[in-house]
Amino acid sequence: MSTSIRPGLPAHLEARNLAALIDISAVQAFHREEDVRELARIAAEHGFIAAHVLPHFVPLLRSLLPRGGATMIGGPVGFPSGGHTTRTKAAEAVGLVVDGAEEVDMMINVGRLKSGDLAYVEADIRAVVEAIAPVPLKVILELAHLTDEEIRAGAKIVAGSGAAFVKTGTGWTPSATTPENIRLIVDTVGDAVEVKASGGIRSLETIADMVRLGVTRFGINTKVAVDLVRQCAALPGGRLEIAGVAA
Ligand SMILES: O=C[C@H](O)COP(=O)(O)O
Repeated sequence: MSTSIRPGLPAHLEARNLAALIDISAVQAFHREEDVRELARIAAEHGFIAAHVLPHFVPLLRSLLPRGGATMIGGPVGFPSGGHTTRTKAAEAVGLVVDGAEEVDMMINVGRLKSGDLAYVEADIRAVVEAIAPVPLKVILELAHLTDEEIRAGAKIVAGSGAAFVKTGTGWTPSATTPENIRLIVDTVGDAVEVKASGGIRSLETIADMVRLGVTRFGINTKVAVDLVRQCAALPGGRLEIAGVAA
């Protein structure tokens, strides 16, 4: 890692601060109603910034987590392939907002990005941005499918699209997002959009490295997120050191 330390970094994160950076999720095909109820209970207990479920469970989650509480609710669009038509993605996004979602995470069209059809990719994203404005949109690149050049191209499009975040993964691929991936994305987007790291994030060390690099939001499944918050609370002084260590 470089020796640079970003300005404005927190000196450290305590458990509640860490939870305030994490979208916890139950977004796998096998997640059941009881998993959504557990997600809502855990979100309220630990103060996670957001809780995400698949679209059909958003109404249930909305009924469990009142609007205006510490935890926002969110759902995915065009998930997990990104290959849905733009018309379908825009309609799905509007439906999520109508059902109570306060954030939407859409999948980029991976096939069009890999085909070099960047105009399509941008129009696809802009249509969803406009369909749900002012609700913030995150755009998932799904790094496991992309070369470094495609990651740069996708991140650049997201940065200019009106989306609020570029997001790294769905959690549906075996590979994990790494600090090296984050450095590539941050070097591409600068401060134009926020960065949400998600997909296979499993340690406090990785989280600390990514915060140092500029990540302001994480997506982590419920079980792992709770475990990481508890690990943070068990550290000396209940603190995960951030700014004192170079990225
Ligand atoms: O945001 C995407 C998923 O929540 C990441 O899930 P995961 O922690 O199981 O990889």
